[in-house]
Amino acid sequence: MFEINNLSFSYEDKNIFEKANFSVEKGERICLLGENGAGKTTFLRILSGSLNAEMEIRFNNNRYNSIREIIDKIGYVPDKPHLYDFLTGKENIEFLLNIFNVNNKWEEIQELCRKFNLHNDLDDLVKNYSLGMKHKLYLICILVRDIDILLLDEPLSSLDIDSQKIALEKFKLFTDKGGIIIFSTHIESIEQNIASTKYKIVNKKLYKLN
Ligand SMILES: Nc1ncnc2c1ncn2[C@@H]1O[C@H](COP(=O)(O)OP(=O)(O)OP(=O)(O)O)[C@@H](O)[C@H]1O
Repeated sequence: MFEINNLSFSYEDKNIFEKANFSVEKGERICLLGENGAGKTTFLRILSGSLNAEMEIRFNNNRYNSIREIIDKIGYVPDKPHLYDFLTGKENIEFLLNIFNVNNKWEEIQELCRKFNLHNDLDDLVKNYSLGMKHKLYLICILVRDIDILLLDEPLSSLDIDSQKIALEKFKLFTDKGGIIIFSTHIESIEQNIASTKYKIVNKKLYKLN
């Protein structure tokens, strides 16, 4: 179980969360809903450790003071993946795997690149990639990590239909093995295809909808 209690966060004087609570069981796929500006990306960035917030964290029956303490169990695919334009796809993969401390996964990476139809683009500079190609490259690097929690900001929205199906299969496989997915979307079909549970952000709090 992954539980966040009494979450409070502000950007300077703009209060985004005030004593908000959230909890998710193993194997759940949580869709975060809320109006533009409600705080979905902010919540994902807090859970990814990119933003510091005041909160109580419980994970697998242990208490933690900071997300940093469980950071190697969390993977985050932002809506605009951070890649180096003047490195090739392959060089970006090598760079990310090095940061994530992932070894001996090159065969799995190549297999995923083939599935996502990226295998012929790996020697091209990322500056020539489309947004969907960048998303897929980053997602592949996260999928080979040994993580328990997968955070996805607007997943699938830039992916072509075949790639969406592959990604969906991978997401379901991940949660079938007990992984947790927390994602945001405004697209109803994506919400319906992925979500097992929904949370809505309203007035600085998180409410479970089902
Ligand atoms: N770096 C920042 N500095 C100051 N305010 C910010 C920053 N990033 C986001 N905000 C503000 O925080 C609020 C929540 O933004 P956030 O991007 O989390 O919303 P969201 O629910 O993901 O929105 P959307 O559906 O439009 O993607 C917004 O009012 C936004 O203007």
